[in-house]
Amino acid sequence: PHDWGYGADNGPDTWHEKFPIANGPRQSPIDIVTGEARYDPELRPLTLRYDPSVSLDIINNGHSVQVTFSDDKDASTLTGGPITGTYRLKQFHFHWGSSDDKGSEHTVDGKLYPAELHLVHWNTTYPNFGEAASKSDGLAVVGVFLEIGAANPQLQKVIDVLDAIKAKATQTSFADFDPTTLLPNTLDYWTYDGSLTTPPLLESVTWIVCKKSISASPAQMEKFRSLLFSVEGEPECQMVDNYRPPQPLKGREVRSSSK
Ligand SMILES: COc1ccc2c(ccc[n+]2C(=O)c2ccc(S(N)(=O)=O)cc2)c1
Ligand SMILES: [Zn+2]
Repeated sequence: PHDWGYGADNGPDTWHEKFPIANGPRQSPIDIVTGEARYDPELRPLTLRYDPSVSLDIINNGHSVQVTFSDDKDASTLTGGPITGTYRLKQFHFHWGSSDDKGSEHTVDGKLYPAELHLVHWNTTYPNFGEAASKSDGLAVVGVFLEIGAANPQLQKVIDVLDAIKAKATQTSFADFDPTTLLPNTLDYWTYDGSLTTPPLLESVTWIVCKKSISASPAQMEKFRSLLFSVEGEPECQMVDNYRPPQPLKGREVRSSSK
C-alpha cells in the first residue's frame, strides 16, 4: 500500500489522511520555548538503569535505524522524572537531516539540531508495548539532541554496523550495547504530554527532552545519511530528513526540571 514516509507525496503533511489524530490536541514534536517552560520543583531526577545484556539487534526499518531490546523483564528501565512507576526500554532510534542545519524533531527556541535520539519506553502497568502504546500514560520517550562537534566514540559503535543495514528491512545482531553511553552527562530536561512523531501518531507519550546534547562529528553524520529508505534492488533513496516538523502546542504546558 501507499505507505507513509517523508517524501513529497507521503510525508508529514499527508499523514492526517490515514491518521486523523495528526491534527489532535497533543501531537509531537513541538518547539520548546525555553522562556515559557515552567520550572517544577516537584519533578524528580531521571533514573535510567540500562542493562547492555538485553540489547538484541539493529534494524533499518525503512524510516530510521533502530536498536531493539528484549523487554520481557525489568532489565532496562526508566523511573523518576515526570513519570510514576516503571517504564521499560523497548528501542532507540534516530532522526536526522540531509545537512547539519536540520534533522531534529523537537526544536529549542526555533533552533533545529542535526539529529535527535529517541529512547522509547513503555509503562509496565500494561502487559506489553502494543497495549501501552494506546494509553495516555503508556509511553515515555527520552529525546537527546546531537550537535556537530568531536567524534562520539559511543555513537561510533552504532555507526560501525550501518554498512550492514544500508537498505530497508535489513538487520544485524547488536549485543551488549549500553545506551547509557549515549546520554549527556547531566540529565536536566523539559517534559510535556505528546504523541508518537510517526504514524500511528498515538497520543500516549510523556516526552522527556534533555537540555544537554551529545556530539557527533560531520563524518559520523554522513554515515547516517548513507542509509537508504529503499529496499535492495530498488532505485536508491537516501534516508535523510526523516523528521516531523513541530506541531501546534494547543495550550499544553512545558515543564522544566531545572531553573
Ligand atoms: C500500535 O501500533 C504501532 C505502535 C507503535 C509504532 C507502530 C509503527 C511504527 C512505530 N511505532 C512506534 O512504536 C514508535 C513510533 C514513533 C516513535 S517516536 N519517534 O519516538 O515518537 C516511537 C515509537 C505501530
Ligand atoms: Zn523518534
